[in-house]
Formats: sequence, structure tokens, C-alpha cells
Amino acid sequence: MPVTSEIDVSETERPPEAATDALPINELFESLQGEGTLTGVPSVFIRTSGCNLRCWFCDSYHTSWEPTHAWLSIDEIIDQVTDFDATHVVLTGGEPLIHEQSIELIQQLSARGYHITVETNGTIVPPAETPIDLASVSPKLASSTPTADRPPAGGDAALGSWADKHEADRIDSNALATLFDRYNTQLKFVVTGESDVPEITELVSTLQRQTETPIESTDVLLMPEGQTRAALSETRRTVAELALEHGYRYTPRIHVDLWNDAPET
Ligand SMILES: C[S@@+](CC[C@H](N)C(=O)[O-])C[C@H]1O[C@@H](n2cnc3c(N)ncnc32)[C@H](O)[C@@H]1O
Ligand SMILES: Nc1nc2[nH]cc(C(=O)O)c2c(=O)[nH]1
Ligand code: SF4
Ligand SMILES: [Mg+2]
Repeated sequence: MPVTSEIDVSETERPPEAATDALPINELFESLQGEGTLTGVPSVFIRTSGCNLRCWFCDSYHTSWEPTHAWLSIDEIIDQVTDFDATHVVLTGGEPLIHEQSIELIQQLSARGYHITVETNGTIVPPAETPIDLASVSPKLASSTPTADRPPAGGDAALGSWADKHEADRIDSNALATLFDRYNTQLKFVVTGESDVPEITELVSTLQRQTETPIESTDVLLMPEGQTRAALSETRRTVAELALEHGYRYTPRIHVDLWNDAPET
């Protein structure tokens, strides 16, 4: 059931009428996993609203810059998930781990046998026993920081004080190392061009010193920046060639190739 346009509120504070275990849900749909090591796997996507960062390029503008959502209880979410046939669930956002109710949702879905991927920016570590099958971690590079020259889709009026806050909070290497040690993890970088590579190499080296689990270059995925087919066609070849040159994996964004920027895909 589409929930995208049902309720439009400008913040993610829980209204008094919402259940205590409710989550702000921007959309809930079935699609093919479009990114990363599970690309092509039929999956139910649960997109929470609200984020602790503000990437200028965010392809889910209505979960970050202008959060839009309905409040659904965990039972309501699970009812909707079980209406689909997929065995894989992708919990995404926004930043799903800013909501403590996401943990209960993950536990309940896992107990029902679902394979759980969490798409996260890697700044928040969930409680130790949270049953995540794939931590799809996308650390945010300097090129993600919004500025007056690089404003979000809503223009620089939306920028407010986010340039400084985003820049200060986008990387927490302790959090990234803990996630990597605890979960089966892919590090999926959004790449805008060659100038992003030194920061990726440096961050991967830093994390290799911090983690107990060895980080292989094949755990590192380069994903082209682009919300639309037209934008991706500008970046993907460069990013694929950078992956080849540096021994990292390349991941396409097949949902963008297939459905462009349509909601619920
Ligand atoms: C909308 S985010 C939600 C999860 C989490 N907040 C994060 O950033 O990882 C889902 C995925 O889309 C990626 N993404 C967002 N905007 C993008 C863009 N313009 N081009 C390529 N990937 C993008 C993110 O890096 C992340 O891997
Ligand atoms: N098909 C499809 N695959 C995806 N993989 C990660 C997504 C996300 O927004 O987190 C996403 C998405 O929005 N759609
Ligand atoms: S961290 Fe994720 S949801 Fe938040 S602004 Fe960046 S891409 Fe969007
Ligand atoms: Mg997406």
C-alpha cells in the first residue's frame, strides 16, 4: 500500500495518537534490490522518514530535507510486508537507525524468517544483538556535504545550518568499524568523480587499522551518484573505471536504469 502522500507533516515527532511502537514511514513497496551485493533480489522496502544527515544529492528528499510520512505501528508494517511474496526485507530511509522502534521491527521480521538488509549512513550503531543479515553501509564523503554552490533539490533556502552539521557528523570511524566487525557488511560509497577516491582510500585504511575483521577491497563498492538515468549516464562509466583501477567493486543502480526516479521502485 502506498503511504507516500497520505500524510504530510514537516517533522518526525510522534503525534499523541500514534502507537508507541509506531515508525514514520515514507513508503513501503516491493521491488528488486537495485544496489550492492544483493542486486536483483526481490525485496520489500520499508522506508522510514527522518535523517541525521543532509546529503545535497539525497535521492529520498522527502525523508531528509522535507520529511513526509504516515505513522505505522510495527504490526501494521509487518502486515503490509507479509502481503508481498519476497523473503528479503530492506529497511532504509532516511536513516532507519535514528528510530529505536526500528530495532524491534528488525527483531520481529527476523523472527519470521526474513533476510534483513539495513541501508544506513554508518553513523549509528544498533544494539549488539540486532539481527541484521547485511549491513549496507554508505559512509558519506566530503562531496556529499551541502553548500550554497551545491544546494539540495529544494534550493539553498532549505540549507539552513546543515552544511556544518552534516560535515561534522558524516563520518564516525568507530561506528563504522563496530558495524563492520559485528555484521556482514558492504561499504557502499556514492561517488561523484575521481576526486572522491583519496578520501575513500584513506577511510578504508583507517578502518582496516580499527577493525578486527579484515576488510577486503571487494567489501568496498563504488556506486555512481545519480538520481535519474540522465544523471547516472554522466557518472557511471567514470565510477566503473575507478573501481577497476583501484580493485574495488562497482555497483550499478538497476532500479534507476529500470524505473528512473519513480517513487516506490
Ligand atoms: C536514501 S539512502 C537511505 C539510507 C541511509 N540514509 C544512507 O544514506 O545510506 C539509500 C541509499 O541511496 C544512496 N543514495 C542517496 N542518494 C543518492 C544519489 N543521488 N546517487 C546515488 N546513491 C544515492 C545512499 O548512499 C544509500 O546507499
Ligand atoms: N530498488 C531499489 N533498491 C534500493 N536499494 C537501496 C535503496 C534505498 O533507497 O535504500 C533502494 C531503492 O530505493 N530501490
Ligand atoms: S544520509 Fe541517506 S537519507 Fe540521509 S540525506 Fe544522506 S542519502 Fe539521504
Ligand atoms: Mg533509493
